[in-house]
Amino acid sequence: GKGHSHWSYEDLKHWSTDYLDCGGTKQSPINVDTAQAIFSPDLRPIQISGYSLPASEQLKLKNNGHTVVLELPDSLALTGGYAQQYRAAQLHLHWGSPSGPGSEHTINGHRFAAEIHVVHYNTKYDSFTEAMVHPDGLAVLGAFLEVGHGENQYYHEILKHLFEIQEVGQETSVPGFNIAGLLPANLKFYFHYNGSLTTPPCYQTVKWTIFNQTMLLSHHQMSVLVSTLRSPDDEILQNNYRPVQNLHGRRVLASFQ
Ligand SMILES: NS(=O)(=O)c1c(F)c(F)c(SCCc2ccc(C(=O)O)cc2)c(F)c1NC1CCCCCCC1
Ligand SMILES: [Zn+2]
Repeated sequence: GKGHSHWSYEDLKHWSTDYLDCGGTKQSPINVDTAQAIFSPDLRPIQISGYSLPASEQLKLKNNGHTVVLELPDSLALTGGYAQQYRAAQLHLHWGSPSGPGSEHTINGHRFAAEIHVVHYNTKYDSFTEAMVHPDGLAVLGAFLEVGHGENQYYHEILKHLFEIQEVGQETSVPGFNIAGLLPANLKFYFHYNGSLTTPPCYQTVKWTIFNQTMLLSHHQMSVLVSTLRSPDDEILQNNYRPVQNLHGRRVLASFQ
């Protein structure tokens, strides 16, 4: 395609003219209406392995103009909660601005301050690019970020490098740490539904897991997140979230009551 960089969160209308799937009926993000979610006791706890990386492992952190991406080695595996095995590709964040929240998914119409996505691909496919065009190709773990009291030491491992990649295209190196610390301690309680990438090309190939437990960052950490990176038009990169999309009859499952 034309590459990712010419679209923006301002002109959302053009997404579906330039990228057919963006106008599909299984799009993400969505609002989760908890009263309509179906309790599914067969949904097992999400299990992850290999998420604790030694400091000797250097990870690439990049400002790609739309978010901050931390590239992950495929030694990180999603081993429970999904019928097939998935391996990590990257993680990135969505956020708002000093004047408003910026999570992509909402719960009962509530938008959280920010949201992390850990993107995985199904290991039955040879590569990420092959996996991302198949309906069971991708699995994204999502968690909401909110402002709490203390500093979050795991998010500090990423946030402390943002000033090094303020400009679009800049990248830096981050020593390995326990990536699991970026996700809730309790991986048992989550919502699950079939959706899409929330960015062009919007492929409808994502099995989404949205955790019920939120992550807490300090007020200063959240302000660093929403005020450091720049976008392609050299403005501050803010509100990098897609509006919620219609369910078109899709069911949202819940692993808890
Ligand atoms: N929520 S999400 O998972 O759909 C998502 C977004 F919402 C995103 F906004 C993004 S960033 C926008 C896409 C992009 C742009 C530039 C580059 C680059 O220069 O390397 C790479 C990607 C972004 F990277 C992702 N995740 C990507 C989807 C884009 C295509 C496949 C790459 C891995 C997953
Ligand atoms: Zn995302």
